[in-house]
Amino acid sequence: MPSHTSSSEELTNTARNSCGSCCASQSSSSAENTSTGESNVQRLALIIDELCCPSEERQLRKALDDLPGIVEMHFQFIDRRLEILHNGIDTTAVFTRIRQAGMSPRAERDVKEAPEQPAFPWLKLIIAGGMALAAELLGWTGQVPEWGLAILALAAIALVGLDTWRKGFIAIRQGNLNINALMSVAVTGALLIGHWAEAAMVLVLFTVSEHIEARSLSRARQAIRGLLDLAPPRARVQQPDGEWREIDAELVQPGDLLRTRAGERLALDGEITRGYPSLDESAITGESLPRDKQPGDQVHAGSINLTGELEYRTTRIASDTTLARIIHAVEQAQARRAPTQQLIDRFAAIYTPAVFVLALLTAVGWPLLGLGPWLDGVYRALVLLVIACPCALVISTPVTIVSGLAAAARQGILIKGGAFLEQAQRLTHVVLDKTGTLTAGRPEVGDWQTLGNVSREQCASLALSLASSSNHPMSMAVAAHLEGSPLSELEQVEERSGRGMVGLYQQQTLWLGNARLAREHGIALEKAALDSSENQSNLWLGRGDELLAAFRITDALRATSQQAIDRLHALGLKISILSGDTAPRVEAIAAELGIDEARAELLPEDKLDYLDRQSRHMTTAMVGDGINDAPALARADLGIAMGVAGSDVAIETADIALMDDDLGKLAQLVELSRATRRLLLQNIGLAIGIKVVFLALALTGHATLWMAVFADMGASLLVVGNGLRILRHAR
Ligand SMILES: Nc1ncnc2c1ncn2[C@@H]1O[C@H](COP(=O)(O)OP(=O)(O)OP(=O)(O)O)[C@@H](O)[C@H]1O
Ligand SMILES: [Zn+2]
Repeated sequence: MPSHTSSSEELTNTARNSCGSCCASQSSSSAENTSTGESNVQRLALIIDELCCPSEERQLRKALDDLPGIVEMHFQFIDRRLEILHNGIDTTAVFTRIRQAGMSPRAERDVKEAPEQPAFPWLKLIIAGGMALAAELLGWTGQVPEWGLAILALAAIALVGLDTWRKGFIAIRQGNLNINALMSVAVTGALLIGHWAEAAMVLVLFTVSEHIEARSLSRARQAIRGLLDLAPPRARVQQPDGEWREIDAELVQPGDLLRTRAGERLALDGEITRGYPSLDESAITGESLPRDKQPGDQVHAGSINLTGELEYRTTRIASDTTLARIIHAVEQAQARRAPTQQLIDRFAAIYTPAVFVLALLTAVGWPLLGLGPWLDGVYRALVLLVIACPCALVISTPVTIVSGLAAAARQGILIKGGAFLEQAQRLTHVVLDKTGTLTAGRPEVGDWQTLGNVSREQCASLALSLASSSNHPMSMAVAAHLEGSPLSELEQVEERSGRGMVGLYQQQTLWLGNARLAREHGIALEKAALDSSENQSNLWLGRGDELLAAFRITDALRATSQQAIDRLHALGLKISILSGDTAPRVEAIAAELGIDEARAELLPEDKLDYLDRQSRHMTTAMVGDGINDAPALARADLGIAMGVAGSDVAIETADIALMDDDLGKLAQLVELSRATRRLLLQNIGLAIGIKVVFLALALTGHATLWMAVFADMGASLLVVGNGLRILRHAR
């Protein structure tokens, strides 16, 4: 096995093993899993090759439901993976029950070590296929007695079909109409009415196409695994004796010093201690232009060091890197079904029994209604049975959506569930936060002046004392500018959200904030010397109702904002800007960028009200940095955080996270979501279309059994291949 594969698997393992606690808390927050406690939930991951449709899911749920200790079960059809969250179960019992249901479970651990799929018995299939074909041809010549044909066909079936047959009858016994069940009934029926050759042919074709389908699915799987190959499994770490040695990335502790040569990928997240490298961070951000870094800068696992040697100090363990979180989130996303998928699953649950009943009616009704001999009716019924399998339809949706999620992740867009990918396509309105979203979010004090009769030195000291107890970017800008001034003794310093800072100084109220805060202290700023103008924001320092100083604060627009807005407009979206800042500044930005609507001087709760009103008649996305505006992101139909690489909170709270702060990714997201939508509809159309055609052909007696098998599997392959096309959207 090539080393990069094993590395990726190690990474998956660590990502999975280490996330026990975070998954438990994550699932407990989602509506469907309210019962999950935070306490020691364990996970058992199984690979079950037969797991392909919701019908198997139902079968397994029935088989396992009453086992004590199970908290919940997640089914991932593409991975053929069943994940059981539990607080202590009898693993042997799980295996036995799954086997009794006719399926073959393997622990995920074991699968990782063994090759993905057992070697395929091509030789057997070719021989069986030859015998089936021979039976068919000899049947035409009419030279061979019936029993000769029967022997050929039965031998072929014995060679390749017994497994399907066995599984089929186990499923039927449990009242489960899965594809094996349908095929087994169809083949048995064909044998009973003497269609020997066809019965054999159906089983041979079915086995071949099952195999091809499995291969296409494993391509979809690979697309996601491909993400994992991005962090090397080993890292060069400085030992206590000063030596450098390569060790497993998993063993590296935060605080260790790592060295990476030119051309190598970084194994962990950390902070540069030596070197001025140029890094390709595309694994994280999807942005392939190299970034220049310097000591003190953050670096991420998966980035490629393009120049010179680089040393960095790790800040996280391997399973906790941004890359590991991305991968984990994509895996989790698969388990949450998109609405379309749920709809299809529900449809499939009705479709199969309905066609089954139609087949029964045809078999019985045909001769009764005098439409033809009864054998004719039975044959048509058997063809219907084959058509009753909804596999193509059922598999097409998850393949398309997972491909979409993987394509997005490769572009640095982390989508936390298929539902959000679908939602993005419905967007009509994008609401942007100003600070940190449209602007760079690093405000600076341009200049400042005193307005009252308090000395400049004292004003500086008072402003610094207020500003330094806040994390708000505006306050931090003031604090940075005034650094070095002596601090004054303040009491009861507190932050007023959407306004600024307030404290007590020598029994008088001292405040530093925006015009709203000034107004609340009885100051009409119209008359003030320093008016807020278009290109800057102002912060005011006051004592009681006396204005002491004004700070002019600038926060440059991001270079990428204009282009991003234009692209969003080209996609037909309405764009609004929400801000707590003053109207002139916000309106100037809106005018400059061509934004449709500007809302200024909003308090945090005003922003929430605004979003509530919007989502009544539009599908609204709120875009912010994910830290200061987490409540707004949660309130919008779609909460999008940007620039989140390295910020766990933001990755966790948003529905969609953009790894870097390029707003252009918004347009990319909407385009990808629309493309996914188109493919989904195409696939559903294809799958249903083929079924309808064959339903008609079967009823009118134009379809043979093996044609139906061909069509069924052809449809599956077509939709899987079609779904995978979305991956081309990623580089
Ligand atoms: N701690 C603070 N220190 C100084 N000024 C503050 C503080 N908190 C709020 N303000 C003032 O209130 C305004 C609105 O603040 P708020 O935090 O609601 O919005 P924001 O996130 O800074 O800006 P935007 O809404 O444009 O993204 C700021 O522009 C600033 O003038
Ligand atoms: Zn199926």
